[in-house]
Formats: sequence, C-alpha cells, structure tokens
Amino acid sequence: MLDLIDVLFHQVSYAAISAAFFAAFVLYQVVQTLFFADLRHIPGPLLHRVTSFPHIWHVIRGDRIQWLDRLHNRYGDVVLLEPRFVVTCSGLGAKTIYSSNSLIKAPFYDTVGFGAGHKHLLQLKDVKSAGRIRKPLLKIMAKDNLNKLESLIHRHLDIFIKGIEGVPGQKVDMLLWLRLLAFDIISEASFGHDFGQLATGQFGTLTQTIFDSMRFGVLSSVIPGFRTICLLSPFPTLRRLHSSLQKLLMLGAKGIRTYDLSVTPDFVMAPHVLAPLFSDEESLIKEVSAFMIAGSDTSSTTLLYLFYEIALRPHLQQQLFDELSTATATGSDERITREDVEKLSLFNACIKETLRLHPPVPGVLPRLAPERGLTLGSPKSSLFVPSGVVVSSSVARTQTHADVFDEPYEFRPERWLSDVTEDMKQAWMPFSLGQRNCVGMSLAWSEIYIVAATVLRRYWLDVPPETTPESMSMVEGFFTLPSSGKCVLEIAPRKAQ
Ligand code: HEM
Repeated sequence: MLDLIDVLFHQVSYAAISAAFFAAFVLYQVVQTLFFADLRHIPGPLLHRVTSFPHIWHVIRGDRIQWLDRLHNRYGDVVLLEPRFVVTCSGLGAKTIYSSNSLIKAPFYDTVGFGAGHKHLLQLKDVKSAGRIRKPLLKIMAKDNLNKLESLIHRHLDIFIKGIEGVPGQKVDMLLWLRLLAFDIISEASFGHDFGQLATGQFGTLTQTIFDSMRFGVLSSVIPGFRTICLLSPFPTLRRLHSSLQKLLMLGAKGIRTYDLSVTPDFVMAPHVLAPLFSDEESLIKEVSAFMIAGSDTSSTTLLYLFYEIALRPHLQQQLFDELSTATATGSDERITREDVEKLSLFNACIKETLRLHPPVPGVLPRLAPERGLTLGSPKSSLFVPSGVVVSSSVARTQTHADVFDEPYEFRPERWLSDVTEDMKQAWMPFSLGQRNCVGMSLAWSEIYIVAATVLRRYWLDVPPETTPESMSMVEGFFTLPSSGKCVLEIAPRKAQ
C-alpha cells in the first residue's frame, strides 16, 4: 500500500512538475512574443502579436477596408496586422514595397490558384519569372493592339443597352447589368465566345462558377486547409465551392479548344497568340481562366461606382455630358472609340477619382520583406521590418490618406484637374505599382472609357431612394462590391429630355 502511495505521489509530482514547466514555457513564449519579439516596435493591438484571427475574421466578414481604416486611425501609418504581417498606408511605404524587384510575393498567392500543377501569372512569386510572361503579354495587350477589341466591346454594349432599356420603369440594377457586360466581354476576349448571359439579363452557370471561385479564393486564402475541408465536407455548398475551380478550368479548356480561327483570326488574346508564352496547354488554360476573374468584376465595379457618384451630382453630370458631347465618335457606325474620349480632362478626372475612392482591389497585396529587411517610411515615422515578414500597402486607406488628399472621403474629381502633387500621384495605386502591377490595365481602361462614355452620352442617371450610401458601402470579397449586392439607378434617355 505504502509502495502504491509512493508511486502515485511520484507520478503526481512528475505530472505537476511537467505541467509547471509547460506553463512556464507557454508564459515565456507569450511574454517573449508580446514584449520582446522583433516586431514589438510596430504599433498595433497586442492581440495581433499572438494571433492572425482578427485579420481572418475581417476578411471573412468582408469589412477589412473599414477595419484597416480604424487600425490606421488608432495606430498610425504602419500597423501590425498579424504576428508576421505589417501594413502601411503611406504612399512612400507603397513605393518602397512595390517598386523594388527584390520583394517577392507572399505565400498568400499559393492559395489563389487552380490547385496542383502550373501556377498562373498572379501567383508567380518573383519579378524575373513573372517577367517572362508579362513582357510579351503587355505587348499583346498594349493600347494600340487593343483597337481590335473595341468592336467587341461595342457589340456587347449594344446588347447591354437593349437590356437596360427593356427594364420596367427603367429602374436598372446597374450592378447586375454591368457585371453581365464585363463577364461577356472578358469571356469573348479570352475564349472567343461569350456565354450569352447578357442577352438573358440573368447570371448563368458561368457567372455562378466565377462567383464560387472568388468566394473559394477568399476563404482558402485565410482559412488553413480550407481546400481539404471543402473536399471532405458533407455540405453541398462547400463541395460546390471546391469544384468551381475545376469547372472554370473546364470552361477555359473548352473555350480554347473550340476557338474558331476562321471567325476571329487576328484576335488580340486568341489562343494561338497567347500559346507561345506558355510551356503547355494547361498553363494557357489556367491563365485565360484567371483572366475571367481578374478582368470582370474589376471593370464592372469601377463603372458601377462611377455611374453612382455621377448620378448623385446633377451639376457634374451635366458638365460631363457637355464635355463628352464635344467628342466626335470616329468608330464605325459613329461609335465612340477610346481615342475619342481618353484625353477629356473632366471625364478622366471622374474615373481616377472613382478608382481612388472605390478601388476594385481595396485590401492588401502582400509581399515578403527581403533578406536585408526594409524600412517602411512615412513623413511621420519610419520603422524597420526584418526579413521574411509579410508587408503590404492597405490600398483603400493609402488612397484616402488625410495627409495627401483634402477631404479624402469626398468624391471631388476636380482634385485631379490642377495642382496634382507628387504625393497624390504616389498614393494613387488602384492597379498596384511597379513590375507586378496590373497587366490588364490597358484593356480595363479601354472598356471603362468606351462603356462610360457611351452610357453617359446616352442617358441621364438618377439615384432612387432605395439606393443609399449604406446600400453602396463597400464590402471586400475577392473584389469590391456594394454591401446590398445591388445598385438600382434610374435611367432616362437623353433624347427624351
Ligand atoms: C479596373 C480594372 C482593374 C483593376 C483595378 C485591376 C487591379 C489589379 C491589381 C491591383 C493587381 C495586382 C494584384 C496583386 O499584386 O495582388 C492586378 C494584377 C493583375 N491583373 Fe488587374 N485589374 C483590373 C483589370 C484587369 C483586367 C481587365 C485584366 C485582364 C486580363 C487583369 C489582369 C490582371 C493580371 C493577369 C494580374 C496579375 C499580374 C502579375 O501578377 O504580374 N486585370 N490587377
């Protein structure tokens, strides 16, 4: 009996000693992380030093834009977002991160691909390997080359116009129609044929697949193992999200393989034009499928907020109409071309201001601090970030920095008409900066110019009571969208006025 007590006593004391050691170790780690870690000089909530959970939570909720705003208001230009993730909202900080070729993309980009195998351009980590695809792609998508796409844009715009004019009461959900337009344009530009959704006025299988792919991309970028969770899940919604990427690839493959060269032989982004850039068909299919995501909601969101902001301001709308009326439509059938309107100053200022206040990619573009570390500077402070830490600009906040823009949250296109400071130029980054900026920028501008000019010359836009600042407040999914999921605007044909 005594022996038994002795053994138990020893076991208990061993267990107690082990527990005490473990508790001391945990305490040491917590104290070390909170007060002695190499990032302790970076301002931010204490919780961010030990967990990524707050960041994950706000990504899932879609309110990261507002959360980043609050963090910067409280902690300044440079903030600790996660234990190994630092964000800055200074233009100078953005320049430091994105204009240097030595910063590679963060592991985040591994999660936004199409699964195993080849990566698409957005995912390629370093400037050099991305450059091999980017350089020829930029030539293919150069402004002069894109003239050939203008008739394609107009063809879809005709269907769009017919569609919105048929909406009862001419109260149009612009979000729905602009998304349909952008999806049809990019699918025809990439696959050689659209999916006819614009003609039906409804989201179809393709759009649902793209929406699911974007949701899946967002969730798998923040929830570890999300792919596996979906794959093993009994819930049909999760399994549908997971299969969306494969579905998109299948549509991409079909588009490329059934591309009709006899109809559009010299098409800008035709498979035979793009194929030499890629080592095999799989890479080409992945790239073109990624265009479907990168090149759709980005353009439609810009056009949406442009129309909304203009519709809110009758005086500006009339000024813009007067300016657009000075442009002669030189395209076939007297259609507006990019060249007709791209130099109009107020028109350009309105688009720039829309992209400043409502950036389609509003959140973070994470990179890894290089081996020597880097200093994130702003006029107020500069903080050293050691090697391997993820660094990023908080884009929406950088573009509304109160030190750079007067009345930063006001839509004031005139700020771009005179006295544009270097700080303003530096802080305007809707397409990102440097060697990994948007490769589809020129295509996006063509689409925005042509659609916006055609619509604003043709219609007077009004905001009905149901469309409010709250319903239009920005949420961040893969890209920016209005929180209500719609944007009803009233359209009145100009001639009828
Ligand atoms: C208003 C419209 C657009 C905006 C605001 C926009 C914005 C951006 C931004 C901010 C990036 C950098 C992403 C990052 O570093 O994580 C990017 C990259 C990219 N964009 Fe766009 N984009 C637009 C339209 C388009 C279009 C129409 C395409 C058509 C194909 C496109 C294709 C791409 C691609 C392929 C990349 C990856 C480039 C690389 O990693 O080197 N984008 N875009």
